[in-house]
Amino acid sequence: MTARLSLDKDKVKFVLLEGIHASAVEALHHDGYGQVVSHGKALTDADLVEAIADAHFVGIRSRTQLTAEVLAQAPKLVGIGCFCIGTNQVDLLAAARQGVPVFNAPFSNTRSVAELVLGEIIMLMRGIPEKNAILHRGGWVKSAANSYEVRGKTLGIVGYGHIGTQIGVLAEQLGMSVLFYDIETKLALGNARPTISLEELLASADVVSLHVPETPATQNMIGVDQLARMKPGATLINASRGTVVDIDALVAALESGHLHGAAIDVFPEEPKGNDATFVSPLIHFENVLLTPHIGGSTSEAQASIGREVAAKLIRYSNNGSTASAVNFPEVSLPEHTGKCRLLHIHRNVPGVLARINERFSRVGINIAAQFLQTTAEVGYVVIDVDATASQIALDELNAIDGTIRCRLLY
Ligand SMILES: NC(=O)C1=CN([C@@H]2O[C@H](COP(=O)(O)OP(=O)(O)OC[C@H]3O[C@@H](n4cnc5c(N)ncnc54)[C@H](O)[C@@H]3O)[C@@H](O)[C@H]2O)C=CC1
Ligand SMILES: O=C(O)CCC(=O)C(=O)O
Repeated sequence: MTARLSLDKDKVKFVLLEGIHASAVEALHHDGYGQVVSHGKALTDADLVEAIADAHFVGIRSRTQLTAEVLAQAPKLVGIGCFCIGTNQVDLLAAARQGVPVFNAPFSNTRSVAELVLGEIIMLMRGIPEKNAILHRGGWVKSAANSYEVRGKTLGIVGYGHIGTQIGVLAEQLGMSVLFYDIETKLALGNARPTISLEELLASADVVSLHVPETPATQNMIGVDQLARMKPGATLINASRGTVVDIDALVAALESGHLHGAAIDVFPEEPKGNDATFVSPLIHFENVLLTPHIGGSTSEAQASIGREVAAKLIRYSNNGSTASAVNFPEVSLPEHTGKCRLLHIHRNVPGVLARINERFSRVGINIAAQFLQTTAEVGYVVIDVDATASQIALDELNAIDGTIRCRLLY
């Protein structure tokens, strides 16, 4: 049997925002998807709504806010790709309720962030940001004051996940002792040691590096009290999310000289594109390394993320697999089996599967294969049937109470 897609590939529209790497476009084109619209920067408000109004797939990075309100105005949306690690910029529950799985690249830029942080630790401990600024002004201060080796110092990692563990391993190669704090029990790599509490870590570390996701619990996780607990002369690094650090509190800790320096890559408010102005009270401190949210911005990481997330969107579009979706029941499906495939996304209320099977049995549809997964909110059932039965099966599925979306794939 020839594969019959319910929607021709050249009618499927992908909208990619925020300068997503060309590797994603290449992968989509290579798979036969002709309609790929790319924008160089993040869009907001009416521009965003207009850009994605007729999109089947949307690709974003960290700056595009896909709120419930925005998503509700994208009725054709089938899937979302976050071409990054963080997915806090998407209302994941609203997307799931709309029947839209969200995919990301959970570790394609991990190494890039780890390398940046490692470099920053050395630069800050040596006081390089201030020395660099002095020379740029034509000055010359050759001094060992406030300049330290990292060897023998203690690095405290808050959030010991993919990035935190990589940094811990690399830092030990430089002779640092590594402490970490995480809300989950984690396997300690090398000689790293967990602390009982965040407070214990803050009081013991010479450098504190933050690698937690944006969640309600990490909002202003580092504020006045936490900064006060850090050792006098310690250094803070934040390459996680801007909301994790209370910037006013950080400014006060820098002004008082309590902190030796800081490196900040992420901010509570970030400019939407490269032509926008950056505003922050931190620009006045020469002992603060400021970077424009480029922890994961290396050629290697971006090319790899482009390929990885595009592959996940293509797989979902082509065969219905939701493996590694961050908000959706995960189903890993065999490739085309010569049958017709129907995707049924429904509210997870009791009895949906029974009703499907009862209806199919009543009209005499033989189910060749059936896959079901659920989350608390959403159920996802994939059914393979004979080609002759596909239209009746689609009608029966659409008639079931609780159906969010039903798609005949091929
Ligand atoms: N600056 C940049 O360009 C980039 C920033 N990121 C940010 O870094 C974050 C971390 O990335 P990964 O290490 O890949 O994530 P991950 O999910 O592998 O690790 C996060 C760790 O934080 C822990 N955690 C969560 N809430 C916590 C809390 N309240 N207190 C202590 N620990 C907590 C988790 O248990 C987990 O072990 C991402 O969520 C993203 O926001 C990621 C990539 C690039
Ligand atoms: O590169 C980006 O746009 C975002 C990187 C990031 O913060 C992430 O991967 O979570």
